[in-house]
Amino acid sequence: MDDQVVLEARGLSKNFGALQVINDVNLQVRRGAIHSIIGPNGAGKTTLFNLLTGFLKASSGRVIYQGKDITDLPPFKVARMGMARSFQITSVFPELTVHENVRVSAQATQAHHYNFMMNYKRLKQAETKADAVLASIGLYEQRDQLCKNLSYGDRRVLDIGISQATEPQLVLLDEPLAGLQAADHERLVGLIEDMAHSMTVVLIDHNIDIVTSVSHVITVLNQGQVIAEGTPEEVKGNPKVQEAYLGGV
Ligand SMILES: Nc1ncnc2c1ncn2[C@@H]1O[C@H](COP(=O)(O)OP(=O)(O)OP(=O)(O)O)[C@@H](O)[C@H]1O
Repeated sequence: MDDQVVLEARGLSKNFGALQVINDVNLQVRRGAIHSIIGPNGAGKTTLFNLLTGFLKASSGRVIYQGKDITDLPPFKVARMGMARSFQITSVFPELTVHENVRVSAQATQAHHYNFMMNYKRLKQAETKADAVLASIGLYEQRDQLCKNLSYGDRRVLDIGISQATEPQLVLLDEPLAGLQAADHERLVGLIEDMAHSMTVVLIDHNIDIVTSVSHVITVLNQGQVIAEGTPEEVKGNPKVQEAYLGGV
């Protein structure tokens, strides 16, 4: 297998009863890319993310990550293999501080040993990691604030920090810009571009201008099928894509 392919879907399908939501999807995500998945509402983007990360069981087909078949693994095992995920809905704990939210995430990837000294050392490592992540995402100043008091834009940035704290090799971001003011877009896009220096990024977003400006590769889903794939220019100029977006189907 091509070791530049970090994540692959092979003939992936999912149906809910009679409704076929993902239909024979083949996808190859290359190491270090920002690879976006776009498509009209209900195209199956989030379902595809759920299949890739073990949150849903495929009806048929396989998911291969770093050369290993992860199709039947539960999400926590997929996460331990270095695949992180953010959700459409912000996933911070509102009653914890900014620092605590990131630290909990950093701790979640550590092995557990019931040894007091070891636990103390690991806690310190997680604290240091959390502070480094907060500095890199520009939230260090808000370190001790309760998350419920953060602005919505800061919460979305923190979501990304939470996924970074696990030191993933691949991160899947589901609509990280959803609900953000235009003023916060630039901040998030900068973060996504920074992330891509050290990991592979798979992105779902509805903001076509932003997706086309940050992505190396775009896959277009419509009614559960891949209808186009290529560079932003290739995809933009594809008549099938224009038709899907203009409601021609
Ligand atoms: N658990 C489920 N049971 C039944 N149908 C589902 C389930 N989850 C999703 N669907 C259906 O699958 C289709 C695809 O949904 P999905 O959320 O994956 O699309 P999407 O492309 O992410 O949409 P959006 O852009 O609106 O977020 C929709 O018709 C949805 O109603």
